[in-house]
Amino acid sequence: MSFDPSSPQSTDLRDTVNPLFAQFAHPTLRQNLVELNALQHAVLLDKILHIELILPFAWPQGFKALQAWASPLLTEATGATAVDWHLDYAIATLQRVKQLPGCRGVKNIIAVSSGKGGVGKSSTALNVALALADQGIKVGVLDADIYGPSIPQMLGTAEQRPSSPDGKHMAPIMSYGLATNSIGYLVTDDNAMIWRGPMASKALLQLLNETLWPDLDYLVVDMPPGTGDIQLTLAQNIPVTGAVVVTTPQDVALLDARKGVVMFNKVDVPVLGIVENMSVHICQHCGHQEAIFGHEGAKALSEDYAIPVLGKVPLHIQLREDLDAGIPTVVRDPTGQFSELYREIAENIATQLYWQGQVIPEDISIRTL
Ligand SMILES: Nc1ncnc2c1ncn2[C@@H]1O[C@H](COP(=O)(O)OP(=O)(O)OP(=O)(O)O)[C@@H](O)[C@H]1O
Repeated sequence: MSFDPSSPQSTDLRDTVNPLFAQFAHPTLRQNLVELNALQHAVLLDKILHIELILPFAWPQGFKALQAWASPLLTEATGATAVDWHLDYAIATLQRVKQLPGCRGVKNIIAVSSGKGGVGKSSTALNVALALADQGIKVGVLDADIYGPSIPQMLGTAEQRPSSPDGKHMAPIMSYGLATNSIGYLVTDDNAMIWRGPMASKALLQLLNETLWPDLDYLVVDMPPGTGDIQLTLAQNIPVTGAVVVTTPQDVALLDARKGVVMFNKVDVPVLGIVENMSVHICQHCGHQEAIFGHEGAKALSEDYAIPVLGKVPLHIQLREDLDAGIPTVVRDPTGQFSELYREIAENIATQLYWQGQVIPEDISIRTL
């Protein structure tokens, strides 16, 4: 906080600000900011209006929209010369599938899956996780993609190995503010590819439960692609809060994405929505856009199952090059257009998660190992 709300020179203006905030509408809000009890302080001090908000979900783009809309109205209503904005998060813990007990230290688990391999599931999971972490939110990534654990490569941490401080558990590998663990750190040859279903599921659940996650608001799990036994076992046994399905607009990918949605529905995991990756190709030279994998595929899927499209990411060489270099785009170019896109997707995921779920008190939500 950059001001002292108890200073005798300051004036509490919450009664002026809240009625204005009640009028602010945004696609991510199902309750308004007053109903969310968001405003903590509205203090006028030396002609500066200091606003402090607290929200239970990541809200970077909504906050930007609020500032643009409200700043001129607030200066006019309060006589302030400028508004000093602060947004803090107290991320809510939400009910998990089948009311499973949570994983120690982890508030919410988001499973990122795809019916088909190679559609950009890992790149989406990672850039979304980084976009959340960029907000000061505590985020982890578990790379459970047994068929192609690519997260270590994408983070430039492929040579590292998790240490074990107590000989039983693993310390996560920290990278760009994320706590990460990956099957790729542990299995360095192609053996994992031929693990049978039960073996693979057991290894992945162990990886989740035996990592010493620091306190996390969100743990993003990069699931193995497909809708077979491994995926079904994981979906049933990981205390997931919600799932995101990544697809390209191509018919074959959509068909598999559909199977993914059906699978999650079957095991009662809420599907938060679909991310359409490689939606259009953007030429790096002239900016020309071409829908090489087809048009509006995710939209049809979203309409059929009444789930939102959380965002569309174009196919662009920069995204691939950044991942190959181990510096994902959200880190390399945080103010660029692709980072904006990932922030928007991250916000859509976080808000969907909140609105579809039921908040649970934290003390009963955490299981000790
Ligand atoms: N929008 C994009 N633009 C350009 N390249 C992309 C994009 N999305 C993903 N890629 C690239 O495509 C390749 C596959 O992406 P990624 O590994 O994320 O897919 P996946 O669905 O997780 O694959 P797998 O099923 O093998 O785990 C990677 O080289 C990645 O850098």
